Amino acid sequence: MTIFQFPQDFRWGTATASYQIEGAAQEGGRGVSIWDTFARTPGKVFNGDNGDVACDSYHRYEEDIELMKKLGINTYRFSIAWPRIIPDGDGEINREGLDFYHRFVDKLLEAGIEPFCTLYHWDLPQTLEDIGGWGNRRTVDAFVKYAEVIFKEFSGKINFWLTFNEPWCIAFLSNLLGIHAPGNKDLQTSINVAHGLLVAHGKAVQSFRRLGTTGQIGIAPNVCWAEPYSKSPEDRAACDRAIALNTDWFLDPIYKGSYPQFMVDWFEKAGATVPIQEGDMEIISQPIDLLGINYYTMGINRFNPEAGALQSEEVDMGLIKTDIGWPVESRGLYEFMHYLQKYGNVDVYITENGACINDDLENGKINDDRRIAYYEQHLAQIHRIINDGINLKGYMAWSLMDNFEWAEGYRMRFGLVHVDYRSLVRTPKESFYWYQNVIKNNWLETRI
Ligand SMILES: N=NNCCOCCOc1ccc(-c2cn(C[C@@H]3NC[C@@H](O)[C@H]3O)nn2)cc1
Repeated sequence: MTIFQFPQDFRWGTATASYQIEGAAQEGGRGVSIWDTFARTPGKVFNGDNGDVACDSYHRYEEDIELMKKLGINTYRFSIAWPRIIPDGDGEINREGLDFYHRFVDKLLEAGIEPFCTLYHWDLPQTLEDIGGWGNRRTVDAFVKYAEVIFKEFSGKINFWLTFNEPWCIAFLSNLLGIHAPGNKDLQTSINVAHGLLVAHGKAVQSFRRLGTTGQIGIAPNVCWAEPYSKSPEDRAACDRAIALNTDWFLDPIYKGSYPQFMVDWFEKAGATVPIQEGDMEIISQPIDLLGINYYTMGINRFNPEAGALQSEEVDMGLIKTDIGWPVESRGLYEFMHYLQKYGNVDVYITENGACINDDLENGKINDDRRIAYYEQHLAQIHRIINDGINLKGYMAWSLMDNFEWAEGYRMRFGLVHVDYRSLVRTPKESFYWYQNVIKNNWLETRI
């Protein structure tokens, strides 16, 4: 057995997102989001599931906060639904929406839990998608207006901010692969979306500073760590492209003020260019205070000219997989965090990490040992990373509770707490109690 002691000020938390847990989709003045539309489009979401009810956290947030208190977390990452704040995306402010989040945040603070707020976790107002979404500068300006409303309302209550969750998913999963909303399948569109959200990020950071908003602000890319299947230069390059599209494509503009040239060249060969306007890169590269990193798995990749826009293919190496099919391999988190050092030893929070394990209730318990094993491996890597002197400041497990897992609907379960979607009864899993113990001790006790 090994004991891994964490720093005294290390933040322990969990994460969720508005569309995935709130429900009340037609309540409180909320407007329609692209996920309401996408989920109602036949064939897009498993079983035709949607976020109309979800976990009903809009009405049950006090119960959820009681669970957080029981778990012992000191930090809770959530997202604000833009369609609750400005229902048509760019018009009147909905006071009822702001009041909901004030009640929620006040309850969190009362419980001694630090709110960690994501401004955009994929629920774009449909009216803005109707005019071209993030590829239209009007959407960029509407986001800044929305962000400024939130900064003014919650400065002093919220001190940890993220502009965007998983920009690769927003741009490429949703507009090149078409797997998430709005479901476009076009390379130029996806590059326009990526650039638009980066400009929106930079402008929001400028507003954050100008308004003197309390706290720190950053962005949360998701990681695609990949190692080459062979020693061939082609396989190495295929991995570089896969990693770069999730990370460098967004963090080079933010930290260096320019896109990674090898990727710009790669896309130009495919006939796609970045729609940079005068001053964009200066706006995008506003200094930020922190990075959120979302890590789930890693791949062994090889070159395949038939394998999509990146010509990079993941090889199934027969590793143990979670129930969503992702290999369990915590090594990629350690390797990636060292890769990230090229941007400097910036403050990093793991804003998502977790396992899709679809165990169900058995005699009133959920014995999700596989999820415990996943967390054990990944927290051991977290300790290695901190031990190497990297500024990893906190960890948020994805997710507090089972919720709407996008195109997979409700069949895929990432929660530490089981949700019965008929009764909405919450039941802490064995992993909840395991994580509770890690938090209480502020150390990890491995079984090996
Ligand atoms: N990478 N290359 N893929 C090539 C082809 O992939 C096909 C499928 O792709 C993906 C990739 C990534 C995801 C994903 C899901 N989550 C979990 C959510 N994170 C934010 C939070 O809301 C969680 O629900 N994180 N990532 C889904 C599908």
